[in-house]
Amino acid sequence: MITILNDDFSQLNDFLHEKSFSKIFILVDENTHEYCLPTLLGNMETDLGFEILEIEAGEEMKNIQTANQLWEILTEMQADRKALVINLGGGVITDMGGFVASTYKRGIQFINIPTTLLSMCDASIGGKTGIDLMHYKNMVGTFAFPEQIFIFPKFLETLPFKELRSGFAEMLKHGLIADTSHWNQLIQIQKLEVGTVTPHIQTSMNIKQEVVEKDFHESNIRKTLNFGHTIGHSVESLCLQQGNPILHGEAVAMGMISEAHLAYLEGLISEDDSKLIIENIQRYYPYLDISDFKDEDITALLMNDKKNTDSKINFSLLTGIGSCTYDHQCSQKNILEAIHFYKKLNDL
Ligand SMILES: NC(=O)c1ccc[n+]([C@@H]2O[C@H](COP(=O)([O-])OP(=O)(O)OC[C@H]3O[C@@H](n4cnc5c(N)ncnc54)[C@H](O)[C@@H]3O)[C@@H](O)[C@H]2O)c1
Ligand SMILES: O=C(O)C(=O)C[C@@H](O)[C@H](O)[C@H](O)COP(=O)(O)O
Ligand SMILES: [Zn+2]
Repeated sequence: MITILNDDFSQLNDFLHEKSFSKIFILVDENTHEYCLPTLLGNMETDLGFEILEIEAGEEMKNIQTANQLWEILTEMQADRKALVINLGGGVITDMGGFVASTYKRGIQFINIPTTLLSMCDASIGGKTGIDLMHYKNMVGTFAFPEQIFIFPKFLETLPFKELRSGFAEMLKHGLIADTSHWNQLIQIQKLEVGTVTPHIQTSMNIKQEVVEKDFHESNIRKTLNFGHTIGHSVESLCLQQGNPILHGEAVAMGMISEAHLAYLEGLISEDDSKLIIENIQRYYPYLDISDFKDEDITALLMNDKKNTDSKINFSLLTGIGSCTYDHQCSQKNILEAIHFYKKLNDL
């Protein structure tokens, strides 16, 4: 269940009173510790004891070493099966905290309080938890629903612009795969800022939630939420491997451009639609220089995509603006052409 908190955290406090938790563990990173934790603690009313668990910020922390440290701390602090983990942060915190909670003592309860646009509209919803393995994205994880999701949009006021723009990519994705009018409304936005994106958060969340309700374990329609992620995750992983990480939404924006062109090459959308999609994404996202990335390095990563079956790459591709298919296998020639198309975009 998702609850939007306005100025008052009473629904969170009611939740904490109604359930008989033994103790609370609040997971933060250094930034959400500074910018979001004071608001949470100032509004949280509970007799339960709590501990703060802090990790460094960034995707590089979403790994087994951090998970191990958190499992050890929970053990040292004698967290029992009635303990509650509160994930206060962006997608790194909700993915990592959800993974740690859903595996510790075979699973303790957790709630998500997302603090980035990306985690409000996407990562905190749907119960995909996980960590990266080597540089491969989200390779180890669980499907585990948070008990509750509490959204406090005012947290966005301290979010850096690049992070806001990163989250906006997933909102555009939601419009493109499922809701033409959401896409049309989003592309009306001239200047990305908290005031212009906040009115669209609820619609974007609803799109994600509706898809997840139909297919929690990603057997079918949930794969559409991975549009832009097949190529996007490969590029994100390569950047991570090179010690030069990019933001998830930046990778998704790049991936959506490349995969929109791929959908055109595969005859799924018209050239006009693919151009319209690409031009609009380019309005918000600067060109990502992948000219040094070798085709074979990108395609090697594609071969490990989680959607693959029988050594075949299964793409989730648009069939129009507002509709998406999945398990679509493309010719190798078109895959390479879609990657080259992106590489050459800067020359046009
Ligand atoms: N599970 C899912 O369904 C799902 C969906 C989309 C993305 N993801 C994952 O989410 C991650 C990306 O999430 P993200 O973009 O939120 O990144 P993030 O968690 O790294 O947060 C981005 C940055 O903003 C800072 N920050 C967070 N809230 C802030 C605030 N209110 N004010 C100031 N600074 C703040 C963080 O400390 C961090 O530096 C990726 O690992 C991605 O794979 C998961
Ligand atoms: O919730 C989903 O399903 C998604 O695909 C949402 C994506 O935005 C998100 O990045 C997700 O983590 C990608 O899934 P993965 O299974 O490829 O890691
Ligand atoms: Zn994503």
